[in-house]
Amino acid sequence: MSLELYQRKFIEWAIEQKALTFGTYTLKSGRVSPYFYDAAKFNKGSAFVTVGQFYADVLQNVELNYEVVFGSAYKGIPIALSTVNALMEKCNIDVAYSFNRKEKKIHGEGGNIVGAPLKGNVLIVDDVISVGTAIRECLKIVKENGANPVGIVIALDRQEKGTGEITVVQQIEQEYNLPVKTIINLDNIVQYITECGGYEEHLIMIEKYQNIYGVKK
Ligand SMILES: O=P(O)(O)OC[C@H]1O[C@H](OP(=O)(O)OP(=O)(O)O)[C@H](O)[C@@H]1O
Repeated sequence: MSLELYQRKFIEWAIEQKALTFGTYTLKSGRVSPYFYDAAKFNKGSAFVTVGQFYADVLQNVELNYEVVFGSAYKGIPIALSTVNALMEKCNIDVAYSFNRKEKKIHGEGGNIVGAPLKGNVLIVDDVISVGTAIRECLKIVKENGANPVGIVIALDRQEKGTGEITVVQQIEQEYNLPVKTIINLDNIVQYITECGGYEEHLIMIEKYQNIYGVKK
């Protein structure tokens, strides 16, 4: 499948911002990955505004009804803020945002949710799904608060294998009966760097990684 223009633009931009890098990285799961996506690199005004526009573009092409955009602590937080900002700027859609604290606050307003109350239909945003721990935790938080998750948008699907012969993202879609929309996936990155040339060693390492942690094609 060919790369859509917005996917090409996103990959180019993420590489330029050093959010998408190639090398040797140990992930939270303990897996040693030949590439890494770090949304924390979108750490200035222009990048903050731009990242949300990519999420809003994805949302413009799906039919989802939600009143709150929920970001998972920590890196999902600026993504949620940037996404609601872009929805307002680009589409004149005014939705609330909310995010969790990793540690519950027992003084002042208390609790572990900051921003709009988690109720009604909620869209979850995060940067990446690898083995799915963070997104499952997010779904648990949303449900425990009595809200209804209606979909998930992430920037990158690493296409890692779930418990069967499907990816973690596909497994989450099935288990929770929810759409998971992504800006790009690993196949898109491979296609882009193959076309660019100069990434031959990284492509070999990515193929090895996919043979271990990806699904059979
Ligand atoms: O699918 P997973 O294996 O859970 O990996 C992906 C998650 O891991 C990272 O966050 P992390 O949990 O490191 O927290 P942070 O946002 O505070 O950095 C990343 O931002 C995702 O949320």
